Amino acid sequence: MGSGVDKSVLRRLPKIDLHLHLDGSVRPQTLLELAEAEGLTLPAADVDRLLPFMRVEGDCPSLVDYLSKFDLVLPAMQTAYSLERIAYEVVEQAAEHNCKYIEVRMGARLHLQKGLSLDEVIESFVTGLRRGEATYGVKARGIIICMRNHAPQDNLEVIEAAARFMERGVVAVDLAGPEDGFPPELHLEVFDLAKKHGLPFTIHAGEAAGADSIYGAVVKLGTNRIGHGVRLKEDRDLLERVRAERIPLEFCPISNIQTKASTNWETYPIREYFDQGLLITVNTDNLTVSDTNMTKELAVLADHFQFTLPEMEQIMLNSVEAAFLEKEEKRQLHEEIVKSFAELL
Ligand SMILES: O=c1[nH]cnc2c1ncn2[C@H]1C[C@H](O)[C@@H](CO)O1
Ligand SMILES: [Zn+2]
Repeated sequence: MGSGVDKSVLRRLPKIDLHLHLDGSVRPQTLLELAEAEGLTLPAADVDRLLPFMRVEGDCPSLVDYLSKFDLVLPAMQTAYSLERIAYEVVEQAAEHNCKYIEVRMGARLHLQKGLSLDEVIESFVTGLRRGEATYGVKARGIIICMRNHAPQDNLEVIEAAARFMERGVVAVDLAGPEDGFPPELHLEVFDLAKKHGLPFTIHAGEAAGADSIYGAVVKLGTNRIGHGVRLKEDRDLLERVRAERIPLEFCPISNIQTKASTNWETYPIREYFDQGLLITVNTDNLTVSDTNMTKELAVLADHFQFTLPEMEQIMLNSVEAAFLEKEEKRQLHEEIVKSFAELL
């Protein structure tokens, strides 16, 4: 199978990654150095032996199992230095795949273990993104995550902190973490507060739970975008609403198979949704945990779903439409994507 796309061109295509977790994208070498400097114990002392602990290897039974991979890196992400550095290096990794724009997300409350305040955590994160943008020319913005297994009261504080950074690199908020047993409605008040602040949001839904979770995110919370949304076809009326309202779906193909949002490529609905006119975007989720990058994600589109280069361009233009950017910034990004594709095709 294949779409006849010349693979060597994929790396050079201009790209946008809208769904990219900071803690899932830590370089193994960086983790080794941070652990050494901070006296933390790791299960291995070199990159090759550490990697299997940082990424999903082979079969991963579920999202919960996938999420257990984050336990290893979080102890090394508790200082201003580590957060700034890891954010910078995520931009660096995006530049290696010719990303023009990325939205990096992080769960601010996961980084309070050594005494940083929420504001210090977010400040370090956006400082790293800004330094990465200045060095590599990849426009980089931040999304602050509320965890669905945290108390709504705690998430209200996250929204307040995110709102204080709206002019300093934070463009939106999110809800992530274990989906089963934690429906979006638990955090209704949290996202009402985001609306009051004029902060747009995206909600992880339809990954480990079914269409009910997407219904909660879209109808009850009024989400601007859906993180994954793979299982949307379980509710045809909802799918039609998502299509009509042009609510973007942040697909992350390699991660979606690993977490069992779909059991295999044959049942993965990306081609079906794209052809039905849903606003599909393609993203990485977690560079290290999923062992991926934007070039690999596009290769999946070519190999398993026969996406052509013009269709990949459409996917990137969908991401421009979905981006949490101002109108004029989107216009410029759109122009840049069209121009770069024209030069390569
Ligand atoms: O794909 C995901 N679904 C739900 N939650 C996720 C996913 N990838 C990462 N997370 C969680 C685990 C991280 O610690 C947290 C913040 O990035 O977000
Ligand atoms: Zn995610």
